[in-house]
Formats: sequence, C-alpha cells, structure tokens
Amino acid sequence: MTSAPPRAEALSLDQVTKTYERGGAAANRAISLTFQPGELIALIGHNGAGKTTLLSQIIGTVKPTSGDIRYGPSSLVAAPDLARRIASMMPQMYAPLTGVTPRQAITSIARLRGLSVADAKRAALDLIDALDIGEWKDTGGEKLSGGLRRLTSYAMAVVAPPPVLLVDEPTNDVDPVRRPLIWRHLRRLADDGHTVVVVTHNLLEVQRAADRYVLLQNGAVLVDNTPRQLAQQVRTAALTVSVRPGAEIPLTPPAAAHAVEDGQLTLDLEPAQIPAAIEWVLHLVDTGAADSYSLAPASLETLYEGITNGR
Ligand SMILES: Nc1ncnc2c1ncn2[C@@H]1O[C@H](COP(=O)(O)OP(=O)(O)OP(=O)(O)O)[C@@H](O)[C@H]1O
Repeated sequence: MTSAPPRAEALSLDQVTKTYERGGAAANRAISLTFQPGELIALIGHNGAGKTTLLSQIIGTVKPTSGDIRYGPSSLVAAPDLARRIASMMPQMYAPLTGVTPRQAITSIARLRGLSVADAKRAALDLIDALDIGEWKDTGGEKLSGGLRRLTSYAMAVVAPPPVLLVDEPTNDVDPVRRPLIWRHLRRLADDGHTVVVVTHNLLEVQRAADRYVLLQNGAVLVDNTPRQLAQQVRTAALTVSVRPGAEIPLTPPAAAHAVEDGQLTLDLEPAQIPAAIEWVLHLVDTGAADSYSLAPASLETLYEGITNGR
C-alpha cells in the first residue's frame, strides 16, 4: 500500500447536524466551518458540548443526521473510505496497548499508513524522541501509566500523518514537561501544511499554541475567533487575600467586584487598578487584617465561564 499521499484541501462543514437515535437533543446543530491546510484549530467547550461528535463525523465513524462534510470537492459523508485516507483521529479513550510496546504500536500504524519497514521504524523513533518517551519505548503497554498511554496514542495518531489530524484531548494525564512537547509537535504538523483540530479544555494552551479556536455550546458554534481575542479578555488579574477571622477591613478595596469564601477575599482587577490594590493589600498585612495574598492573571476557567454563561 504505497499510493501517493492525498493532497491538502480545505475541510468544510456545511450545516452539520447530529441527533443520536436515543440521545434526544441534537449533539451538533447546523455547524458550518471551514478548516484550511496549515491551521491549528482548538475545539473547546464544556463536557457534552459536542466536540467528539464533530470529530467522529469528520472521520466517518458517526454519520451526520443532516448536512455535509467536504474535503475539497469531495463529500466525506458520501465516501467514508476517503475520510479514513485523508484523516486520522486520536480518540479520547486510550488505544488498546495490551501485549505491545509503544515502539511496536507506533511502527505498526506507520506501516499501515504505507511506510516501508525502515521508514516506519525511523518515524516511530523520531516521535518517541519528540515526545521524550524513549525510556518506555520497549515497555509492555499494560505496564504504562495513563500519561504514557496517552502519549503513545498521540504518536499512533500522528505518525506518517495524513492531511487532516483530529486529536481529542491529547494532553490529558500528561505531565507538565511533556504537554508543551505535544503542542510543539502539533504546531510543526500545522506548519508542514496539515489541518490540525485539537479538542482541549486548557485555554492557556489554546492561547499559546493555536491559530484559531472554536467554542461549542450545546452542539452549536458559539465563538470562532483567534486566541488573541481570548488574550484581550484575560488581561485582568485576580488578587486573593487571606483575611484573619473576624478582622476589620480598614480601607475600601480598590475594585468593586469581590467575594469572600472561607476567609478568602478575591478582587478581579483591571490592569490600572493593580498598583492601588497592592498598596491596599500591603496595608491589610501591616495592620494584621490579612495573613497573606497572591496576585495572579485571572483564571482562564473564569473567562471560560464568562464566555459561556453570558449567552
Ligand atoms: N453514542 C451516543 N449515543 C447517544 N448520545 C450520545 C452519544 N455520544 C454522545 N452523545 C451525547 O451527545 C452530546 C455530545 O457529546 P460529545 O461526546 O460529542 O461531547 P463532548 O463535547 O466531546 O464532551 P466531553 O468534553 O465530555 O468529551 C452529549 O449530550 C452526549 O451525551
């Protein structure tokens, strides 16, 4: 099986709707999006928003109830075999690795995608290096940790990569050192001209690495924008203060929004309010009203709530 690799084309979704037979409400509602070769797109949304359903329809394991998915001029809904050739998907569940090592599993997939024995072995080792999992390359799959299984599943999805890569929560369970390795690798795939769609819940990673993000809510597209737009909304900071039980707060805080929870006072600050807030909190510490404080960028989860709850 050494046919020429399929050429890169735009992937367009036109009014894609999916209602599962026993599911009741639609899991995807009239989704229209176009993904271009070279784009790294983050697909985000709460649990049950319809992200996996969307990827499954692109790869052809779930058939849309209505609408079409095209790769260039060809309908993937009409030709699911084409979908399997042009796309690969890293599922949310671990790949079954019982009885095989990461190196064997990755090499076998590379062979199935048409590489020669030598090229498949090389491609597998290159990925093992890129993900820094060489220490476990010959360890039986059943002995691997969750994070290592996830990394191996990722490598299986992207070895000898077809034009479209659909990756469902690749950094879940993965340690903080290797998470950026995955994102760096995804970036390289996009820069090489692949269309890369990544489901993630980590907005910081989206901000750092993606070209574009699509936020799904209740199966529909709520936002389709650049991470720059996300960044504009997280310039605010959060000042968290541990207030002594029963202490009087001597001065009015410089920001209106605050909440007390278990002795913790939280102020959401605009950048211009930060100097006054620091002066205020130092006064609280000096007078013994507060034990400690921390200033940090506002949580992206808060932003996430803000985007989705306001609509
Ligand atoms: N095979 C199925 N049969 C019936 N309903 C399903 C099926 N798969 C998903 N659903 C429902 O479709 C909706 C969307 O699910 P989906 O898994 O696509 O969401 P998701 O955004 O990927 O969620 P998560 O972040 O939890 O993985 C949910 O209400 C889910 O319960």
